[in-house]
Amino acid sequence: MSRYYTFNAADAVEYARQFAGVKDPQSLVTADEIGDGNLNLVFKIRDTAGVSRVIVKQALPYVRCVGESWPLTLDRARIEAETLLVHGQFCPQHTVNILHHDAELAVMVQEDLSDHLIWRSELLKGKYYPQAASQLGEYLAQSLFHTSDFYQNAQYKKAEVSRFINPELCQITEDLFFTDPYIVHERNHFDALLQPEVDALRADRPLLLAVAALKQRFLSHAEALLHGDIHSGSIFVAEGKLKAIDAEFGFYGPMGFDLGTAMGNLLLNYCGLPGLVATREAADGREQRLQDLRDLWLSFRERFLQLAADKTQDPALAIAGYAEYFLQQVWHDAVGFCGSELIRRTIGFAHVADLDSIADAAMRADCQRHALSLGQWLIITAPQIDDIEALIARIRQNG
Ligand SMILES: Nc1ncnc2c1ncn2[C@@H]1O[C@H](COP(=O)(O)OP(=O)(O)O)[C@@H](O)[C@H]1O
Ligand SMILES: CSC[C@H]1O[C@H](OP(=O)(O)O)[C@H](O)[C@@H]1O
Repeated sequence: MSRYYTFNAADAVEYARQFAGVKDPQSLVTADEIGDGNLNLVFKIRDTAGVSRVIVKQALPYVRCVGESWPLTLDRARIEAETLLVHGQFCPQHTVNILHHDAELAVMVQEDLSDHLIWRSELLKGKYYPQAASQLGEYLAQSLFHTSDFYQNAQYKKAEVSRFINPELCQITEDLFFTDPYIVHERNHFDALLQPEVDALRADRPLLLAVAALKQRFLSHAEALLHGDIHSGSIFVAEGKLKAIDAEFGFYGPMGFDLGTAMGNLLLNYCGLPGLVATREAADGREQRLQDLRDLWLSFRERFLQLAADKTQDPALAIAGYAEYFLQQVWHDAVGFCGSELIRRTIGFAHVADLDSIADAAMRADCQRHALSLGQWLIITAPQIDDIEALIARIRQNG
């Protein structure tokens, strides 16, 4: 018999008193449910002075934004907590701290990041965090290198692959990224203005073949313990600081998926900026997003290569030049996955405010068309885009 029950605010306070590890537990008195993601409950626990002190996050046995008609495994809370604990071991400065978790109750207590802001909200306002993209590259390099075959003992890694088998959440990604947008499916939604572009996309055979190859890589390349959903809404920023949260889609997959998801969200903002802020600000913002893209990839690549030179354990993988060769494949994967993020966030199930919050319908449709055409182009030409400067040059040409 499971001990699981869905928490209310009082349960969340009581849980935090027992397990947050604060020195004055009785001073924790109220909880506000602040969840705005698609899946879970998130309680902010406050003390008698009204100061928010810790976060209690609990999975529901279904997808929150849909309801009980879409049941979903509670094991996602264990996967989230354990992924963040592993990533926190290798990159504590950029990973939210997990203070406690309980797999049966599908609950965890997290460090409260209320002194940070969600990166997507800041990008929507045109606020620039010049260090954020490099810090994200650092987080991805540390977490992906240290969970890969470069660093982990082969038998240990296989046990870890098994610990992080996450079939239900992976299936969501498999469907929402690589299948639904390319067929008629009830989960998709988009403005009727986009129907001609959507029809053309679904009839584009080279695109569908390239998407099939991306899906196959997602399904079968257990390269490292991914975050699995590292979009700008899963990242907290403050001046000079960055922390990743929300790793319930974690599993051993292709490294390029995490990089591509992060790059895709920078480009979704790039596409939306003309509809979000004034013309001059949009031009500056776009330059900043391209710089973010460059910083993200270059900081990831540089740190990964340094870690590979200093810490590769496997004697065959340590041969000079192999890490560079491997990263070239990661790069091509990342460009393709980036394109699939652009498309699925524009016409699939889960959209983003960078496009959908644009008030003017014609402008919104223009920005969405841009995201679709850029996504299509990235997926098809990924194998020919050799480096970050070539990518940036082509994005500029694309408008
Ligand atoms: N550690 C935290 N500190 C402060 N606020 C948080 C924290 N974790 C989540 N939140 C808030 O809760 C929201 C939803 O959290 P998230 O983990 O994205 O939920 P979901 O798993 O449902 O997507 C975030 O957008 C953020 O506003
Ligand atoms: C049915 S889950 C849809 C979508 O939601 C997740 O994002 P988040 O919970 O962080 O908002 C993830 O991107 C899934 O693809």
